[in-house]
Formats: sequence, structure tokens, C-alpha cells
Amino acid sequence: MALPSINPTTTDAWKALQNHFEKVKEIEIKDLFSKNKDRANNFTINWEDFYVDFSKNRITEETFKLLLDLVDQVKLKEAIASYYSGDSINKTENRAVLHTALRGKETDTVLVDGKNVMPEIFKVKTKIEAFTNEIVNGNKKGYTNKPFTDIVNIGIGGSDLGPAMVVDSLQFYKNHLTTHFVSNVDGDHVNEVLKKLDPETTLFVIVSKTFTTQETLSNATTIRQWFLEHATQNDVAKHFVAVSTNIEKVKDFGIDENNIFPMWNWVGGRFSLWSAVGLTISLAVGFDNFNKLLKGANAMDIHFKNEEFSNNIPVVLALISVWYNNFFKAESEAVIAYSQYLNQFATYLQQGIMESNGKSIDRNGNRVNYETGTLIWGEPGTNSQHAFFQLIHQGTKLIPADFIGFAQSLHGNKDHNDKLISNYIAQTEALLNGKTKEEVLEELKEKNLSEAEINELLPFKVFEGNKPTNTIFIKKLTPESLGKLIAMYEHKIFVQGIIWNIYSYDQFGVELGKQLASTILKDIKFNTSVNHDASTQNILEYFKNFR
Ligand SMILES: O=P(O)(O)OC[C@H]1O[C@H](O)[C@H](O)[C@@H](O)[C@@H]1O
Repeated sequence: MALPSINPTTTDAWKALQNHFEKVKEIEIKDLFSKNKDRANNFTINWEDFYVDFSKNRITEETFKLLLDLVDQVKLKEAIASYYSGDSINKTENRAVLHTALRGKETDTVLVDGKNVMPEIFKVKTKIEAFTNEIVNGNKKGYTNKPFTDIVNIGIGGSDLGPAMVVDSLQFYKNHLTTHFVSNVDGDHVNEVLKKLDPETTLFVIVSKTFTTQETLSNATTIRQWFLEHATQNDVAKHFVAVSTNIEKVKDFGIDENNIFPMWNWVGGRFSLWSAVGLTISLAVGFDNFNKLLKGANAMDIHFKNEEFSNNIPVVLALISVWYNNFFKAESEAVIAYSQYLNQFATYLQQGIMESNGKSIDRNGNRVNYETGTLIWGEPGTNSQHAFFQLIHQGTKLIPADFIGFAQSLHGNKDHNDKLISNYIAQTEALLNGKTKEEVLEELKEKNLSEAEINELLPFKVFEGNKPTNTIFIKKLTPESLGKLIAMYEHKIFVQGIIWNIYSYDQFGVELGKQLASTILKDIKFNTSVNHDASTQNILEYFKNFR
């Protein structure tokens, strides 16, 4: 079944939301709290080890009801059924979208073109498990018979960001292997990594869904050359493995067939860490932990599929985001994780969210007449408090923010954790309540200032408040809870794509730059010049002076 195609702005719910927005656009969240003592409880979802409080938002009971009407009217329920069942919902590439199957159970049946894909998925998982165990326990050795000490993931985009973020986030669970990531075609990246490596004890994992990506193939070629300065061609099989859908290209590159971990074209790159693309994750934290990550995601998949929408975490978060994006015209959203382990989380989400929903053509092929994809950014708390929070608190822009926290710290330092969590809680409270003129006056009066000085300072010290936040409080950072969290955002992306009536699973927007880069590369190498605008031509000439 194809996805429904409904312009959201033509639905009754959208029109009702538009009218409703005019009435409530000036509401103060703190007034909503004083009017309704049950607000916090009504707008909190408790699910497994997740506590999701969305009450600190500019929404009333009526807003919430209308937003829920909207997902009914754009036929979200039917769309979820299509998503999970292997329909070709990535219509522009004629592919199914089945990252959910990757974390499914062996007994599940998921049909793609009439064929159950679960046996293949589990065959590859078994291969990942066996390979991981051999490397981790040192049975598999390098060309001088030494056990491996280092793993290098060579990939970019979805073949880098997911594994890199998860390995970093789960470093508490890591084994003795040291992991490195080479992604940028910038030769300085690969050379800085090579400096740290011993070819005798390093395993290289080349990850590329297509195996045609310029960056990855260049880095892999450079690394293989470096390796061959120390070892022989026969040794390559012991040190290089690859993850790809393009088995022929991998073989052409000289990788041993046994060293290929297949994936499928129904796995989008930015949703692929659950497939063999996660091999580096499995190597870094062990297969059991990798599997737990998958299990966590599977639990979120089941929640998303079965839970009624009013209590469904990804649906609720998506709706709130649409409310700000399309009605308040907020342009960006911040994701602030109060965990240094999640240092790379926002970077990871940027690809997932912006590559998926950064579209302007609807599912009928027409230009949309409403806003789509949000800009995503963020850094961990508390660091970000000392960096960009000023703008969120007192700037002119509306920036809804997700505050992610973990109640229990992994190292168990209570003092640090209490401080961390008090900041986590305090910020959402401050963003909600702000600081009124009266409160500032009280404060200033306690200082030894003249009345004139007080009046002068007053406006600068006022915080408007009314800044929306979601609190996503999770018991503890574990492979399972991280799996749930990532899957939560994946499904939020899906819901928003359905509402905005766009195709979330292609990424044609990244192609043009790639094409032009290859033309320009030829111009640079062969000193030609093909039809560039004057600015581009000048820049090209400028560069040629330095070659
Ligand atoms: O895994 P690969 O085929 O090498 O692709 C790596 C990346 O390249 C492309 O530019 C896409 O925009 C990304 O979605 C993808 O993750």
C-alpha cells in the first residue's frame, strides 16, 4: 500500500489549529500550570524506563486534542502499518524502509517483494556475532599473529555517524579494543588516525552502503596503500572487512568474500546502525551489548506501533514539534543531553532529521505551501549552558528544546550527578518561568545600588520565560535505553514526514554537490574549466595558485 497523500493544510484539524493558534499564541505556560493542577501529570508519559514530561509547552488540552485529530486526518495509523510491513514507502527510490525489521524478533515475518527478510537479517547477525567474538577474544589474529588492538571504521554519513555516536555514547560498556573513525575526504583526517596505528594489530572496517562514495573509497585506498607499505597483498584479507549492499564493488576493491557483511537497500544509510553498519559498535562493546541496543529499539518500535497516539512518545514529540514549526514558525530545535556520553548525539540527529525531512516537494510532486524540516542543533549540558543558553533564555528566537537526562550516573559519583541533574531540572524551570520585573527588582534592591542604577539595569535582567521544553528523563544510560532513544527520534521523523506529506527516505538533495565536485576535480587535475560562474571560476583559479 502506498502512503496516503494529504496536504495537511487542507484538513479540518489544520484549519481548526490555525484558528486555535490565533487564540492561544500569547498564552503563558506558567498560567496554564496555575489553572490546571493536573497539567504536569496529564502531559507526562511514563513508559518503561522513560519519563517524558511535555507539560512545559505552549499547548492547552484543546491544542493537544486538535494535534491528535491532525494525525488521524493525515492517516498516520495506516502509514505506520505500511512502514512496518515492508511496503515501498520510499517511493521515489522504490524501496521499503525497514530499519524496524533489523531489530525485530527471529520469529517475526516481514515481507519484501513477497520474501521474508528475517532469516537473512539473522544470518548476518550470526556472522556479526561470530566475527565479533573472534576479534574480541583474540582468536582471530593479524598478519604477524598478534591479536587485534584497534578498529578503524571507514565510512561517512550514515556509515559513520551512527556507529561513531553509539560507540562514544556506550564507552562505559567498551572492551579493550580502541576504535577510530575516518570519514572526511580531508587527508589530514586519515593521516592523523594512521599516526596512531600499528598495522600488525589494526582491523579496518570499510562501511559503505553503495560502495561508490568518494570519501570512503579514497580513505580506504589510502589506508590500504599505507597497510601495504608494511604487509603484503595476502595479508589484506586478515585486516580488511567491508559492509555494503554492493558485493561486486567490494570484491573489486580486493576484499575477501568471507569478509563481506551484507546489508540491503531497504535500510536507509541514516537508519543503518542496526544492520552490519553497526559492526564497529559490536566490536567495541561486544555483540551482547549491540543486541541489547537492538532490543531497546525494538521495544520503542512496539510502543510506537501499538500505543494510542495520546500516550505515544514519538507521536507526541512529533506533534509538538509541528505545532512550533508550522504555527509559531520556530525554525530550529535544540537537543540538550545532560550526559557527556551523548556528546555526538545532536550531530547524529542532524543527519537523521535534516536529511529526511529537509524536503519541499510533497508526495504528489507539488511544492509544499507550508514549512517542513526543522533545524536541529545541540551540545551536552552543562557545557551548553555556558555557551549558547544565553540566546535561548534572552534572545529573540523561539527555540523549543528537548532536555534528555539519565537519573542514575554510570560511575556512581552522587555528588557530581546531583549537581548535573539539578542543572538539568533548573534549566527547564528557568526557561518556563523566566524572571519577572518584580523578582529582578527584589534582587537588585538587596544590592547596594542607587534607584537610578536599579532602573537602568532592570530590563537587562528580566527573563521572559515561556520557553518550551520537553523533559526526557531516562533511568540510566544503557545499550537498551540508548536503542529506545534513537528509535524514538527515528519514529518522530517518520510522523513528521507523514504530516508534512513528504518522502522522508530519499536524499536527492545531496547529489548535486557531488556531481559538481567531480567536474571541478577534473578542472583542477587537468587544468580545464567548464562553464562556471565568474565567482566559482575565480575561486578555482585562486586555488590553482597553491597546487
Ligand atoms: O554508505 P554510503 O553509500 O557510502 O553513503 C554514505 C552517505 O552518503 C550520501 O551522501 C547520503 O546522503 C547519506 O545518506 C549516506 O549515509
